Amino acid sequence: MNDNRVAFIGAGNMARCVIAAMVKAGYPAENILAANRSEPKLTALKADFAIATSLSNIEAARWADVIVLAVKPQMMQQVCEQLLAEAPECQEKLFITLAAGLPVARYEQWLGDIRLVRAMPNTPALVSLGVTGLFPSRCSNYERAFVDHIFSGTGLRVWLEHEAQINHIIAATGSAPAYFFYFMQAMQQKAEQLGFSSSEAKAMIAQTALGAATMALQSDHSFDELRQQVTSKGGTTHEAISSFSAAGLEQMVAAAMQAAIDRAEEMAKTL
Ligand SMILES: NC(=O)C1=CN([C@@H]2O[C@H](COP(=O)(O)OP(=O)(O)OC[C@H]3O[C@@H](n4cnc5c(N)ncnc54)[C@H](OP(=O)(O)O)[C@@H]3O)[C@@H](O)[C@H]2O)C=CC1
Ligand SMILES: O=C(O)[C@@H]1CCC=N1
Repeated sequence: MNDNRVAFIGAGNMARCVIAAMVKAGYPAENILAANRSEPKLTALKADFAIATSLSNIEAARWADVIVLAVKPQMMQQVCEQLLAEAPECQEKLFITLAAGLPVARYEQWLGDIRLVRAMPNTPALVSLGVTGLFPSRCSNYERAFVDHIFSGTGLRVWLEHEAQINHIIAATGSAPAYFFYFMQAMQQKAEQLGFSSSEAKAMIAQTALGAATMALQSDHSFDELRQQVTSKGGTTHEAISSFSAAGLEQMVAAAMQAAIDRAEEMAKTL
């Protein structure tokens, strides 16, 4: 499976995370290429992972067996229409798109009846602790297995039965690293006000988050049970949790996740 040539079109944050995971998992660097409209990110990717690079999307698409579309959703129509116009043979290749919002039907408008997998990774793919949602359209079993293989280094893969679930996984995992970073940022600010240095506070809070997430993954206990274990009757944690609860944390989180879904649905209609 490592013989297939995989070209990323768009070499930004998410492409870097997936490329890093592929290389770490043993995918041959000579079979990975990144194309970008500007040079700096390509230079860094070449230096870090020894992959091939190009400033031409068309050259990249012609070279590849598998084309990974990794530009922002707002750029996607232009990129796809240029591919169809200048390299129509690409229609026969397998496409993977990382873009939020855009449904399969939109790619079919721009590229024809292509074989496509919508992938929704998240940035912890960079450290092989990501979650990637995957939804296939018109793919063979081999192609599905191949896509699973190239995302295997990113962490957990979740194959979805219905395309609408991609928007749900955006809310639950794709966007979610930012929720945790935001929460940790707020904790860091308060810890600094209490006198910890910025670096001490960051290390303490990230370690606590890592410990809590590791416990949750390794334990059969629910999140609720793990929380109860920390919460002594009449103690400090109870007061902190009551404060979150009084401020409506659960409703706030549900509303934020729904806002992410609503935005993905809006993008599907407007882009
Ligand atoms: N970031 C995340 O956590 C996640 C992102 N995604 C999806 O991944 C996709 C990429 O997002 P992300 O990596 O964050 O975005 P970035 O802005 O970091 O990367 C986009 C890249 O595309 C390049 N680009 C723009 N236009 C073109 C073009 N016409 N031809 C070639 N390259 C081009 C940009 O180049 P330049 O450097 O010149 O600007 C940039 O390097 C999006 O569709 C997003 O929805 C999905 C899951 C999670
Ligand atoms: O914010 C976004 O639109 C992308 C998709 C999921 C994470 N980042």
